[in-house]
Parts: sequence; structure tokens; C-alpha cells
Amino acid sequence: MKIDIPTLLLTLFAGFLLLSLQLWIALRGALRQPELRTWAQGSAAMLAGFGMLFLRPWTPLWMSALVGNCLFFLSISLYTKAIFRYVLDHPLPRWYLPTVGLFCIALLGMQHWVFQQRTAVVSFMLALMLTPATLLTLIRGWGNVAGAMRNVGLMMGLTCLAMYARGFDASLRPQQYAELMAGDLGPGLVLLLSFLCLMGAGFGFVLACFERVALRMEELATHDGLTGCLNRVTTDTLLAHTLERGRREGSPLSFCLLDIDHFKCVNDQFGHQAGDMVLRGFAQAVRSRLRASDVFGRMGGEEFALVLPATDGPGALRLAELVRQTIEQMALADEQGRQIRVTVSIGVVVAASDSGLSATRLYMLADGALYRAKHGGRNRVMLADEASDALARPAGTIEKPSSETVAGNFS
Ligand SMILES: Nc1nc2c(ncn2[C@@H]2O[C@H](COP(=O)(O)OP(=O)(O)OP(=O)(O)O)[C@@H](O)[C@H]2O)c(=O)[nH]1
Repeated sequence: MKIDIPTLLLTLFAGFLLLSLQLWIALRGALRQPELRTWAQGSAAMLAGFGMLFLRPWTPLWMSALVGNCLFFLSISLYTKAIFRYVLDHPLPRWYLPTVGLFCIALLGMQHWVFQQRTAVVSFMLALMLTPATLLTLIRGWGNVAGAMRNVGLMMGLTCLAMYARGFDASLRPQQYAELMAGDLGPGLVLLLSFLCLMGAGFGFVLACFERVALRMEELATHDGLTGCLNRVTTDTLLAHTLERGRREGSPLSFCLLDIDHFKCVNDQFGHQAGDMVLRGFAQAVRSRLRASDVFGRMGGEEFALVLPATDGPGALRLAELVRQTIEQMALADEQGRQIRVTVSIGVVVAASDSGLSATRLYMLADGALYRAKHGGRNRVMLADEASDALARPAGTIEKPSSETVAGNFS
């Protein structure tokens, strides 16, 4: 059974036209991502390549074979560039474009070869050009980036396999590829499969870009952009959730409020950017002391919170003290190399599984303990006391003991 090659080319042309249209729509919408733009350019080149091949009966051979294949090479290069950007955030490897250039020059020398030989070599060239991006997507992109990239990797892998297969088949059974406008069923299907998979990779890439945007938006909605900690809303939600869960499972929960001491002085003395750097360093240092199940959130400004599931009083106090010491020992430097040191005050509250304390009440108690820690000289950990910390401190009532000098915090 024979397959009519122009029909096949027309089908692929229509498919890539649809893909280009999708990409164009995606690019005009909220998805203005450079990688997607590069992929769209690749698809436009692919479309033009198919156009050239389709026009083969009516154009000189050099135009369809040379220009058409060069357009395919350009298209694969652009796809590869998009993948490298997406997965590694790197440009193309230095050797890549010179190699493609060599392939284009080789095409010039192949103009007088018989069709079968050219088919074999061009198939190998296309497969080789696609291999780095395929391997990159399968190896590096598999676990690290959006799940849709797995589909892209699989589709590109199938394209590569189909193109290598076509190359080998055309070398071993050249008679099957003798006719320009009609192919045997097997080779025709392999050709169709290779480009359909490439088209599938394109749709997968659009999805992967959407998925990455969605992940970023989710990250922005739940995390603090400066420190990478959870934001207040998420921390509050997780506190209520963990409290309820502890109650059901009969395990205690501890909640800590952490407030960097004299943080205003850091901003005043070293500048706001250094202040931001301290907040990031602080978050990183605290995080290094936590278990995976602990919740660490930024409640606003220089105030942070820890939700410690299945942690009793001694455990929470031990961790809080460890955090306090870690921050006390943390040495950061601003851009001019000036050393910045900060300390932290921590209020801790423990909710036994049968305590009936609400999340709001826990927050008030921890805040009261934090107030006592500040009032008692800062750089210390205080455990909440239901009797004395029953009422949250009025806002802005932390007094700086007169014996304390701000400069003592810095060196
Ligand atoms: N650099 C920087 N500063 C911030 C940020 N958020 C809040 N601040 C500053 O943090 C400071 C908090 O000051 P205060 O509430 O007086 O507290 P403090 O100076 O740490 O004093 P105590 O808590 O009493 O030890 C203010 O100067 C805020 O402008 C931020 O994201 N970046």
C-alpha cells in the first residue's frame, strides 16, 4: 500500500498551522514568555518548511530540498533553544549553532545525491539536532520542572526515535524511498509519527508554560516573596488546620512568634536593602533548624511564626532556644562589608490536645510571651503563661529597656 506524500505533507502543514495559531493566541494572552515565543518561531519555521516541501512538484529541487530542510533545521534549533531556556535558563550550547551551520553546508553538497540517500542523511541530521533537547528534557526536566514537560520529553523522544528509524530504514532499504511523491505505508507512517509527536511536544510545551505560570501564581499567593516563607494567610490557615489535626490525633502543638530585635535600627544604620538581606538570612537560618513538617511563616515586617506539630513544651523550648542561638551567631555583611548582627525574641505557647485553645487564642498567648521576652531584655525565649499572657499586648507597647544600647547589636 502506498501513501500519497503531498497529502501527508498537507496534513502536517495543517497541524503545524493549528499549533502556530494556538501559540500565537497564547502569546497574545497572559502567557508572554520568551521560551514560548521561541517555540512559536520554531513552529513558524516548521510551517514554512512544510510549505516548501509541499511545493516540490512546482518548484526547483534546490528550493524545496535545500530551503525546506534548512527551515526544518532552523525550527529544531529554535525548539532546542526554547527547551534549554525553560529547563536550565541557559542559552544554547556554543557548539550547537555551528553544528547546524555545518549541516546546512552539507545539504548544499548533497543536492545531486539521489533522493533516498538525502532522506537517510537528513533524517539522521534532524534526529541528532533534536537529541540534546530531548535528553535534557528527559533527564533534567523530568522531576524539576512542570509535569507537562514530561510529555514534551516523551514526545520529543518518540520524534527522535522515529527519525533515527527513518534514517536507518532509508539507508538499508533505499528502494522503499525511491518515489518522491508516494511512499510505502511503513515509512510514510513513521514520517507522520515523527512530526505528529513534534507537534504534540509543541502543545505540551504550551501546557508546560501555563503550568509554570500557575505554579508561580500559587507560590505568590501562599508565600512571602522576600523570604520564601509562607505568608500570613497561609500560616494562619495551617495553624488552625494543624491544631484541629493534633486534637483528633491526641498530639500537642506548639506555636512560636519570633521577632527580630531592633530591626528598625538595621534599616536606619545599614539601609533598607541590607534590612531585606537580613530578613532573607534570618529566614534561611531559622529554616535550617526545622523539620520538614514544621510550618514557618512571615507574619509581617520582622515578625515570623512557627507552627510545630506533635511538639510539646520542652521540645518547643529546645527548638526556640536553638533558633535564638543560631540567630545570635549569624554574621551577615552588607555590600560594603560591614558586619550586621541581630538577635531574636521568641514567645512560645503549647496547646495540649485537650486544651480547647483556638488558633486566635494561641496567637494572643504567644504574642503575650513575646512581649515579655522583649520587655525582659530581648534576645530570649519566653513560654506563654495562660494567666499573665491572657490578653495580647496593646499594639506598639514594647518598650526598649534603657540599659540596652542598640549599637551593642552590631559590630
Ligand atoms: N528592610 C525591611 N524592613 C522592614 C520590612 N518590613 C518591615 N520593616 C521594618 O522593620 C522595622 C520594625 O520596627 P519596629 O516595629 O519598631 O521593631 P524593632 O525595631 O525590631 O524593635 P523591637 O521589635 O522592639 O525589638 C520598621 O522599621 C519597618 O520599616 C521589610 O520587608 N524590609
